Amino acid sequence: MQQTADQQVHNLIRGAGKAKGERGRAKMDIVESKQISEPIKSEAQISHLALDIGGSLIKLVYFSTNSDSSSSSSKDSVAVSSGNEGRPVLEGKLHFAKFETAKINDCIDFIRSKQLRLSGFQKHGAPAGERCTIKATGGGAYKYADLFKEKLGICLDKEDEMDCLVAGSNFLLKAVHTEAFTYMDGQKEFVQIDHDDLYPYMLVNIGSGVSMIKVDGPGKFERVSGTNVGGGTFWGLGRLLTKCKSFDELLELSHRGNNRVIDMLVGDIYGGMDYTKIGLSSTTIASSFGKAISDNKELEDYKPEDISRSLLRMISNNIGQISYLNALRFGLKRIFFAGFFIRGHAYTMDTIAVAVHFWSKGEAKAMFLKHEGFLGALGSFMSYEKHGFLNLKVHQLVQQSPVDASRGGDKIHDPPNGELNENQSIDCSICLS
Ligand SMILES: Nc1ncnc2c1ncn2[C@@H]1O[C@H](COP(=O)(O)OP(=O)(O)OP(=O)(O)O)[C@@H](O)[C@H]1O
Ligand SMILES: CC(C)(CO)[C@@H](O)C(=O)NCCC(=O)O
Repeated sequence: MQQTADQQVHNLIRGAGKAKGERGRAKMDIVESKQISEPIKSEAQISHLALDIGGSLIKLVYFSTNSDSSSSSSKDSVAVSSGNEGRPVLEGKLHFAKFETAKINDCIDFIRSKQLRLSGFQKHGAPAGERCTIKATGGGAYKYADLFKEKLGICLDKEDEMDCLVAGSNFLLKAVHTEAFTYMDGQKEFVQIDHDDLYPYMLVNIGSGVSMIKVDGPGKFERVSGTNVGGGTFWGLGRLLTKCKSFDELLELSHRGNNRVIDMLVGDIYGGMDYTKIGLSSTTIASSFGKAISDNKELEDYKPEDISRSLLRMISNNIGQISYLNALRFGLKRIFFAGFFIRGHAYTMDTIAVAVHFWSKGEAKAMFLKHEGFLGALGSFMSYEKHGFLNLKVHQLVQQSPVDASRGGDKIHDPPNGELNENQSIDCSICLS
């Protein structure tokens, strides 16, 4: 039976369509990310929640309509673009949120309070208790499957973590024209991505641990390396050494620290001189934390600020170096760094970029992503499309004109104090077909 546009919209939003083929298919038009921390209006309707449950953090992505967009009769909200054949378009946003995995109950309460559990899809023919299904990736999709079932009555439909990271990265690089940027000497510069010249590239996802993935095309990739010295190491060691109560506090401390108090520099070994013959200046770190062996000091004698800075430098530098060496193995010149370890933090990005620049002698480039920690969750969201529940099609292409990097909303941000649910929403529209 032919559905009215309103019925189709309702079904999409409530996840109440019947079987895969009968469901209204949708196409998404990313227009650009501008809003940060925009509250969802109460009348807005939410659909298609997807999760990435990692070792440290749970990431959520979901779509909400603008309050007036669910009516096909609203001229303002129903955009009919070429190829849509007059079908209704839902104007809305992709929202992003995150929670500490250790506080998974806060995430469950959030999903419950926003009625997000109704926003996945329903498995036709499944027993009543297993019908409500949400896409999820990350190790926690396995570990916490029973908890989600028990507390929310939802099944987690598991998607592979690496598939999702790559899908999320490809999507962002193509859809959001201010997504990728370089950061060097305090200068942020957006990188225009040529869609015809995106592949191959190296994706380095710095979460609790680090994955290094050579990406050759949509769905074509290989995880070529990884390291267990990642974001979890920084936060874990940092917490023990400084007694910080939150990740952001530890990061904040590093702003004020001086790593030379603890790190052993080339100059400390060479009596203040450079070791020019092998290209090392006196200020190069010869050994992270190396001064602590000879200072005859205890932990309490060091400032937490200095410890945090040395630790951040050690880990960022190491990741930058390993990433470059792997890029070199495959002749890759572009390395995109993502994951929540980065946190848009200037010193972290600077250290990684300097390491890549130094080891590659300026040949390779470190780039960073605005939606750094949400790649997996976005990939999980996009898998609704893969399974025929949502047909996402991006038709905002890269702007040809250079983007003004000095725009207010794009400045490198200091981490918001302990705020875990900040949104970096993306304006978009979903159109039914
Ligand atoms: N508020 C926070 N709480 C805890 N860690 C944070 C926070 N903000 C940033 N981080 C950093 O981000 C890292 C987690 O990043 P991310 O969410 O990308 O990975 P993950 O999915 O949890 O890990 P994995 O993929 O290895 O399972 C933490 O280990 C920590 O270094
Ligand atoms: C185990 C995963 C993939 C979980 O996200 C991640 O934490 C990771 O890539 N760790 C590094 C493991 C290694 O390659 O040594």
